[in-house]
Amino acid sequence: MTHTPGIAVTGASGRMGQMLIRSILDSDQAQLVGAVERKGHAWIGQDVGTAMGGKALGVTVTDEPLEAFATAQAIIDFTAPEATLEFATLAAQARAVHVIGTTGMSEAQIAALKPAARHAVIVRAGNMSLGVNLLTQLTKRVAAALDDEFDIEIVESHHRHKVDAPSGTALMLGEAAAEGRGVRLEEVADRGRDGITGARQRGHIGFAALRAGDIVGEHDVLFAAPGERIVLRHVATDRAVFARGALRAALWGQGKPPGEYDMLDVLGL
Ligand SMILES: NC(=O)C1=CN([C@@H]2O[C@H](COP(=O)(O)OP(=O)(O)OC[C@H]3O[C@@H](n4cnc5c(N)ncnc54)[C@H](OP(=O)(O)O)[C@@H]3O)[C@@H](O)[C@H]2O)C=CC1
Ligand SMILES: O=C(O)C1=N[C@H](C(=O)O)C[C@H](O)C1
Repeated sequence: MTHTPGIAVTGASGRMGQMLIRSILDSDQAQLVGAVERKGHAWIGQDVGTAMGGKALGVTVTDEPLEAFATAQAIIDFTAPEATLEFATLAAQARAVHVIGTTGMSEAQIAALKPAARHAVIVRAGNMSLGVNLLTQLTKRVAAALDDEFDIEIVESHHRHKVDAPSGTALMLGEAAAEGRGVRLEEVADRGRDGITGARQRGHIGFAALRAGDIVGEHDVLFAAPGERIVLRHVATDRAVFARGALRAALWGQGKPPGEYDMLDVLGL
């Protein structure tokens, strides 16, 4: 008999929460065992399937995360930084794999995940799609091949509801470019230009963010020198690519030693 891991989804009513639940229901390798929302949310106490406008799934939305995590082998969490820190402690208590898609975490918040990672597997990535993770590797290679005569700029576009900038993906791409160049991103990042900024500094990596309409997620890595330009581009047209990656991470993490991992580990890139 094969064991099908049980998965709890936090932020169940969110754009990604609902997409994750659909992906789990479509999969024969995992089952939905929990759905979490914050206290006071209109979905608390309802069956998550009916709350989503479909048939009942036998999973009641709860505001008690530990209750939902107790029967889960993995937690998939696309919420907000403070919530993710709380869920990391509880997922570790439940010894469940914690897949973190939440972006906008500060360095201090990322460091605060360490105690939880001593007891359980954490897989965290600013983008869970295969395409973007491959793009990070391409970015690193191109950055390593070109000198700083080529200016590197990362341009990202997202829907009007997104609350953090630069996007988690843009930061992953920036880290990859910096690594390829052999520099530290924090020393060369230009994260916002406005007013009389002065000329562009050689060797810097620039970020620009657009927020408009219902754009799912688009990222360009631009390498520009006098006379020529290379543009590496990823366009997500369906949030299902992130959900599929997160589910793959939840399954991959089963039986792995406690620690912090990313999607490059999961995908073997
Ligand atoms: N890594 C990746 O591949 C991807 C990452 N993301 C990231 O995922 C996150 C969520 O994105 P998205 O789904 O679009 O955002 P939404 O705002 O649609 O969803 C977030 C959900 O989390 C809930 N939430 C927030 N705080 C808590 C809490 N304390 N307890 C329980 N639930 C909570 C929100 O509830 P409420 O509405 O009540 O606030 C909401 O339902 C963002 O950080 C985004 O950048 C998105 C796509 C891909
Ligand atoms: O908020 C989003 O929507 C997305 N967030 C992630 C990010 O910050 O890069 C991934 C994806 O681009 C969609």
